[in-house]
Amino acid sequence: MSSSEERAGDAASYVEPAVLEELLSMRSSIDNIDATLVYLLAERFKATQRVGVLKATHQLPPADPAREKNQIARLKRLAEDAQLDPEFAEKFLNFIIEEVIRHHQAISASAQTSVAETSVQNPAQNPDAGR
Ligand SMILES: O=C(O)C(=O)C[C@]1(C(=O)O)C=C[C@@H](O)C=C1
Repeated sequence: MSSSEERAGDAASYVEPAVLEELLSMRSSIDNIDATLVYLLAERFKATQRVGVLKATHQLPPADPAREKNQIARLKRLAEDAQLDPEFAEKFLNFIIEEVIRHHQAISASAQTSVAETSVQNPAQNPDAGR
């Protein structure tokens, strides 16, 4: 199937040709925008993954509510300027942050497990082991 046929989807069977042409043109832009979103999210998660390791290594809590509050307020202002619904921007960011915090918690739990395993295998490295 060509990418044009894929983009036409169900509309191909019930939309007149001129309308279909415009729809396909808009869907081509949507494809590019969605691809960019995927790349942007991948880069964001790479950065937050590194933050997760840093936090686990230095015993910092997975969530930082003050940072979240400031970032959400900032993005709501940007959304307003860009004529994007600020409530939607807030929900979208909260959705992403929730996932990031889950990743941070998993990184922290696995770091604690490896510390515990190391101290069982080699109690001399952890004077508290076995107490
Ligand atoms: O900046 C951090 O400390 C992060 O862990 C990143 C992030 C975010 O995704 O923006 C996620 C969790 C925190 O509560 C705050 C912000």
